[in-house]
Amino acid sequence: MLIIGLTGSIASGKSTASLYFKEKYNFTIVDADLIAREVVQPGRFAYRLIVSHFKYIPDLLLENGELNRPELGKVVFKDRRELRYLNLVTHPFVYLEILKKIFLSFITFKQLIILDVPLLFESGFLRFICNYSISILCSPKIQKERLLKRNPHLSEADADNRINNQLSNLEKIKRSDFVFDNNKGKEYLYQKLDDLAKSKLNINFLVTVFESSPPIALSYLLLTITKNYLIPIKQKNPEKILESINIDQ
Ligand SMILES: CC(C)(COP(=O)(O)OP(=O)(O)OC[C@H]1O[C@@H](n2cnc3c(N)ncnc32)[C@H](O)[C@@H]1O)[C@@H](O)C(=O)NCCC(=O)NCCS
Ligand SMILES: Nc1ncnc2c1ncn2[C@@H]1O[C@H](COP(=O)(O)OP(=O)(O)OP(=O)(O)O)[C@@H](O)[C@H]1O
Repeated sequence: MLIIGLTGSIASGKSTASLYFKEKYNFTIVDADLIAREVVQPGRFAYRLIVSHFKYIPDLLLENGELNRPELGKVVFKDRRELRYLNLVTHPFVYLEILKKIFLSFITFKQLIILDVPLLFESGFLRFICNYSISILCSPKIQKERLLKRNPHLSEADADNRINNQLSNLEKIKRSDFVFDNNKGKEYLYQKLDDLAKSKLNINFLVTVFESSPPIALSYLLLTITKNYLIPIKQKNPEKILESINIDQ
């Protein structure tokens, strides 16, 4: 089973890319943002920790008891200590759920899964198990425009706070096997995704069955982890790629 890590900065186009992969190629998508919403539903352990810690936020809860995510977001993205706390109480549950989904895909002979994880490179271990990592990026100007259009409740300062709390595009480029420029229209992105799917993500079912034998799968996984650990920087000229992404369109 191939494990592909798909990442990028906020509103850079990860969901757009993973939806395309799902609809066109029927790839299994593990969406970390979706899982992060599930683990903070009322009654869950992380929910209780969040409610007791952030009770000073006036509109922390909606009428139905769920977290008021935009309000919580406004607070944590402008206070790194509070963001660290939120990460601390949510990430173990998010990553456990991702691992469960990977295991489930493996035992059901899935040929390929895409991990759509915004914090793939910040998270530590997940990036090591990916056969390939892909970053979808766009220029800061387009990124902010798309973010404000998609989330109109955010002020410009809120948008900047969200953007500034993530690993820079340059660091993402360095760690990615493939970088996709998403400054142009969606059709342009889809074309690039098609090229990748045809050249690198085209797996034979018989190979999947062969690799699903536990000793072979384990050896393959260890090899992948070792390779990613020994060669964390994947791009020879990241500055040049960044420059081409940052050119105003
Ligand atoms: C702060 C919260 C409540 C804001 O919710 P909201 O619905 O407004 O945003 P949403 O969850 O859809 O996230 C949108 C984007 O924000 C960015 N983002 C989210 N969490 C983080 C974080 N902890 N650090 C940096 N960027 C983040 C990502 O690019 C993500 O795709 C929410 O993002 C959250 O609970 N974050 C902590 C859990 C987390 O790290 N999730 C990311 C996947 S592991
Ligand atoms: N090439 C494109 N042209 C125009 N609009 C785009 C393009 N790619 C994405 N968008 C739009 O930009 C917004 C952000 O895209 P998307 O939700 O895919 O980003 P994301 O990286 O998944 O965001 P997040 O980090 O918040 O999860 C969406 O409204 C999407 O429709």
